[in-house]
Amino acid sequence: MSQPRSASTEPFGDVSHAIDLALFGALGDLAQGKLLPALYQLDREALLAADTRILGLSRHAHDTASFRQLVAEALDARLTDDEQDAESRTRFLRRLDYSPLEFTQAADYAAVGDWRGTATRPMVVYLSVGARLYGDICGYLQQSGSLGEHDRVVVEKPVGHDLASSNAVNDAIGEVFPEKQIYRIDHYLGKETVQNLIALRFANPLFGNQWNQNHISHVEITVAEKVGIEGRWGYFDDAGQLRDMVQNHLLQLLCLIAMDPPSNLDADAIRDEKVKVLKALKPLTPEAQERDVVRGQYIAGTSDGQPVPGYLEEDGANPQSHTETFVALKTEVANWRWAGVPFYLRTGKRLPEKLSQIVIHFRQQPHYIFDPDQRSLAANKLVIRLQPDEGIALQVLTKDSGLDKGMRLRPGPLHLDFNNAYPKSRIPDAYERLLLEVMKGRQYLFVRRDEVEYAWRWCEQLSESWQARSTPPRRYPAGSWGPVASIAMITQDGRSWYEDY
Ligand SMILES: NC(=O)C1=CN([C@@H]2O[C@H](COP(=O)(O)OP(=O)(O)OC[C@H]3O[C@@H](n4cnc5c(N)ncnc54)[C@H](OP(=O)(O)O)[C@@H]3O)[C@@H](O)[C@H]2O)C=CC1
Ligand SMILES: O=C1O[C@H](COP(=O)(O)O)[C@@H](O)[C@H](O)[C@H]1O
Repeated sequence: MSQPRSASTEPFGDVSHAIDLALFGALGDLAQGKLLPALYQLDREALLAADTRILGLSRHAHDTASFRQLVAEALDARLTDDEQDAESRTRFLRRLDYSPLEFTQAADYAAVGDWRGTATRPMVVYLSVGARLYGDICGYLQQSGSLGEHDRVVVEKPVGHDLASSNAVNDAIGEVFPEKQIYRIDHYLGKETVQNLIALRFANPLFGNQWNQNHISHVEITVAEKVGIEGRWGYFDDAGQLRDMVQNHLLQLLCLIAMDPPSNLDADAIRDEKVKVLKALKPLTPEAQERDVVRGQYIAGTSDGQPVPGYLEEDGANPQSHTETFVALKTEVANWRWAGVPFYLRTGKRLPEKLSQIVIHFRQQPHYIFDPDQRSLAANKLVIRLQPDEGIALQVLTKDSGLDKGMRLRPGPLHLDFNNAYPKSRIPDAYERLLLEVMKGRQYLFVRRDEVEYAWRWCEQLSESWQARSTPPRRYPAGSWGPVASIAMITQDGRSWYEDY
């Protein structure tokens, strides 16, 4: 590391200490749609120190006034009336500055140093740009002498396109920042119910004691998206649903469900356990891929009753593309706790609704004494709803009421709906929590380098064989639950996707 800024050696304090936040890619989709609104919310909740400043950086010719105007419009478009607060809005917009900067031009980086001036406060560098730029930005920031020894960098997913490129990107960031100062975002880890998985599993003996292959028959993880690719053809066609969603979000959810109890809540204690899960994922042999993996691509269909184009007809599309917009697969965590328990994962774009949910299917009792016709009902399910309508429901069996019903069983939920149970508390967006955790310096909701690498290693078994075989993905109409083969994949095991949406 070259000499850090002598004027910027103050460590981070708590959230009452002012920081500088340099936002690379400040005019992009993520920054305008999520990051700046999240920062506004933190300001409104009095979680930004009075002197904290934010510098927007991008190659476009704006100045601070026009940038503030753009952000004001982005806030208007995204916040509900209840969330708009004139005083907070004015205060937040005043924190913003803008500097045009071409990220690949070393000379431009003087602008960051000029902005920082003689400030001694630490800086968060947020890279809301494609991963191919991470190395350049970190390197040029360092060369320009704009970094202090405590500064932190936040990087977006996906880190790289495969294991080799991810290693190259991580090496380049690692040349400048030590691992303890690198915050790799997986925004699913910031979602309220995802964090509740940790509380649910490790604070409730009822579940903690049952959480293994003796009591659980199988697990489903569904992350369904109603949207298509939203004008992101260039990015998405190169990535596909495997790299965009499975390599990160779905595998992170799987890790949180499958990991052993960490010895404490420290970042490394949790991340050590997640890595063990990733290492224990069963290899996807060619036979397993044939039987247990389905990839699909949407064709024209409907969404909310309106016609929508197929993937190959989206703006900018290459009509020959074999990129998948849907993946369903079965895997297993080959260890003592989970041997023989299938984990069924599915995710896709242009499905009928936006829904992220995990269903834990418990085993039936060893001896059954009720109506033989109802035998298939007799197992508990724990449904963990991540979005929308965050909540947890435990499906239990009770006696059907009525004089003439005998001992008929009736399934029903013991339901915790977060919005109804805690009506006064707004559920914060994932990015609000993650940005706050960066400022507090807590890394447990961020992904360590080895997690990224093991996840790539496992996913590459699929991406490499798809590329080698060049067979097209299965088609599914927009507005359906994916290719019929994804239903057959689970029914071949005598099971079905949980459908009580
Ligand atoms: N958008 C989303 O919902 C999500 C995005 N991500 C990740 O977040 C990151 C940002 O994504 P997103 O906001 O969609 O991307 P965008 O392309 O919308 O935003 C990137 C911004 O950076 C600018 N930029 C790109 N290259 C340069 C350069 N060389 N010099 C100066 N400015 C440059 C772009 O300008 P220009 O427009 O001229 O190219 C654009 O304004 C990516 O890593 C993505 O994978 C992760 C999860 C969700
Ligand atoms: O990371 C990504 O996530 C979004 C889905 O996020 P959600 O919070 O709306 O569930 C996905 O649309 C996007 O393609 C992907 O890059």
